[in-house]
Amino acid sequence: MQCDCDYVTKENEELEAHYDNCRLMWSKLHPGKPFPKNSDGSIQLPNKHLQDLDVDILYHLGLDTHNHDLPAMFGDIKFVCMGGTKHRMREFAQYMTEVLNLPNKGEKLVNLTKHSQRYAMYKVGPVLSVSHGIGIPSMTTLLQEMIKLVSYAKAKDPIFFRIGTCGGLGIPAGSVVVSSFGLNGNLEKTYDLPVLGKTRRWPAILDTRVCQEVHSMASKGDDFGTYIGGTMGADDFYRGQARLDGPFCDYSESDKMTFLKTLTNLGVRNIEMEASAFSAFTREAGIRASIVCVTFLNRLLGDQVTPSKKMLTEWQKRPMIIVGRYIAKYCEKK
Ligand SMILES: O=P(O)(O)O[C@@H]1C[C@H](O)[C@@H](CO)O1
Ligand SMILES: O=c1cc[nH]c(=O)[nH]1
Repeated sequence: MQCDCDYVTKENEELEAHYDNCRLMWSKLHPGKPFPKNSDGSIQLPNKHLQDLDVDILYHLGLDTHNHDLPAMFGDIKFVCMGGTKHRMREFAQYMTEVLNLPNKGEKLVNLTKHSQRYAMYKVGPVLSVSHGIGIPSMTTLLQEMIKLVSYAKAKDPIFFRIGTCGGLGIPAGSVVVSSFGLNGNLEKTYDLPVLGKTRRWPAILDTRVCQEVHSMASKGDDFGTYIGGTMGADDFYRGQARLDGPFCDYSESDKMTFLKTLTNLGVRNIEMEASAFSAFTREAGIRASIVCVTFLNRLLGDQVTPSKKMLTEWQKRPMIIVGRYIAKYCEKK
């Protein structure tokens, strides 16, 4: 069986015999290097089984490759921006129509996934803004369909963002954190998933250059700080994030503080619920990606999210401002 990603097979014969494990092998041979794309910059999907499908149904998006002309609908996408809530992602789409001065500025936006009634997705110019719900399983379901979507659409070199909220470690509430790596709840820089009864692990690596470029979008005039740091993607909001205020808790405040300080010493600046998987899956797909979150509290000072709704709504705009500047700068250059 031939692997269709030419230059991998040319480099190492062993890989030809391992089409199924091609990406795994690539990551072992070239740690930290993303898997290659097609020569036109579109995403190569490594799953050979997809070739046997007449139609691929992107079930949670309510789209498919037969009834929808995906290249016509999404071929011009450059940025896929994901975040937890439908409201935030509609607001981000609206904000980007203004930032990019798009013709549909001020118009009511259409939710492109309304048939699935699961997530919400808006397209504004080169930006797709889509909600992913809470936690890794909800996010990865959406993320994998988004990866297939941009591949089928033949979108060129898309960059994926997660625009989120989080708890901060040792920085003021309302700060923005651009993630430099993902970490799981066991303090490992991997995303772990049971597959066929065995736990598999993928490195939770993010593109360093995009991280630095996004961080450089912070301005001295901002009324908030923007930091770079590692991000723990916890599988739970309460015990999984060392909180003392869930319905269950059998550890002490001092255990909690020891854990949070260990995280801080590992270079972790914030805790949310998606970073490890988001980093790992975008990397596996060879997609440049960045995670930009606003902190709702300093976890070294407490567990409850106490700021007013008005304040939290205002703070949620901060990652949008940073990512909006990055996208605007990119579009300006083109
Ligand atoms: O993007 P969001 O605000 O959903 O990110 C964090 C992580 C969880 O999804 C959620 C927990 O409140 O917020
Ligand atoms: O502490 C927090 C705040 C927001 N989201 C999280 O996952 N954790």
